[in-house]
Amino acid sequence: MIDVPGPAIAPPAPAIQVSDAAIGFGGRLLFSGLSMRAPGGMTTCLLGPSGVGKSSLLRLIAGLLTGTGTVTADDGKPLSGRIAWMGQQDLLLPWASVLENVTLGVKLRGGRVGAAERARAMNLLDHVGLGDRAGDRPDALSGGMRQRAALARTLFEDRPIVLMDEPFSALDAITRLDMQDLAARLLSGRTVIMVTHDPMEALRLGHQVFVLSGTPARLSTPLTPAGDTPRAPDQQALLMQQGELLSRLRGGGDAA
Ligand SMILES: Nc1ncnc2c1ncn2[C@@H]1O[C@H](COP(=O)(O)OP(=O)(O)OP(=O)(O)O)[C@@H](O)[C@H]1O
Repeated sequence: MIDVPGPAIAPPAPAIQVSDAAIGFGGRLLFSGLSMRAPGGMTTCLLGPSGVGKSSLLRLIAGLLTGTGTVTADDGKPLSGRIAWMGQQDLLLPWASVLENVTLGVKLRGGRVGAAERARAMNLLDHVGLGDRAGDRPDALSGGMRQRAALARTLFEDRPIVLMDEPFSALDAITRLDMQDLAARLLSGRTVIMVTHDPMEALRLGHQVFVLSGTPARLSTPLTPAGDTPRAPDQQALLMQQGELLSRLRGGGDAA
C-alpha cells in the first residue's frame, strides 16, 4: 500500500475464486465450467486472442455481467463495494480538472470533497508525477499523463481489488513501461486481475499469467514468473516465457 493520509489502513486484500463460470451471447458460448483463483494481494494477468472472452470474464468478476457460476472472496465477505476498475479509455471528464476527476467517486456517491479528500488526491497525484497538473483539464495532458491520472483516480477509491482491462494498451512503448513500473509499485498488496494483449506486460507485472483460448475458451495452467514485480524486460527467463506465451496464444499451449 502506498503512504496516503486517510482514516483507515486497507485490510488485507482477499483472494478471488471464480468457480464453474459460463458466459454466452446470442446462443454462442464463450466459455463454460471455467474456474480460476486470483491469490490475495497478488497480480493475475489474463492473455488471449481478441474476442475470446477476456473482458467478459473480467466484467463477470466485477459483477457487471450476468453469467452462471460463482465469484467469491476467500474472506467470505461480498465483493460488492471492494472493487476498483481501470480500463483502456481513461474516461476522464473533459470539463473537470485533474484533481476533480481523481475525486469524482466521492461526488458520484453523493459525498462532499473536503480538505482531507483533496489532500489524499494530491498525495496520489504526486505519486503518479502529476502534482503540478492538478488544476489542468484532461485535454491539456498527454496520453500517458491521462492514464496516470486515471491510475490516481483508481487508487483514490482505495479498494483492495483492482480489475484492469488493457489499461496501458493505448500508450507508446516507453510510456507503457513507465506505467507498468508505476502500477507495480502503487498497486502492490492489492488483488489485481489485469487483461492485456502484451505477453511481456503480463510477465513483468503478473505473479501468475493465464492464457484464455479456444472455442469455447479454456484457461491454460498459469505461468508463474519468478522474482519481484516489475520485472526487467530483458531478463533471459522472461524472454523464454514470452516465447512460451506466444506459442500458447497461437494455439500450441496447454489447456488446464
Ligand atoms: N454485451 C454483449 N452482447 C453481445 N455480445 C457480446 C457482448 N459483450 C461481448 N460480446 C461478444 O463476446 C465476445 C467476447 O468479447 P470480449 O470483449 O469478452 O473479448 P476479449 O477477449 O476481451 O476481446 P478483445 O481482446 O478484442 O478486447 C465477442 O465476440 C463480443 O462481440
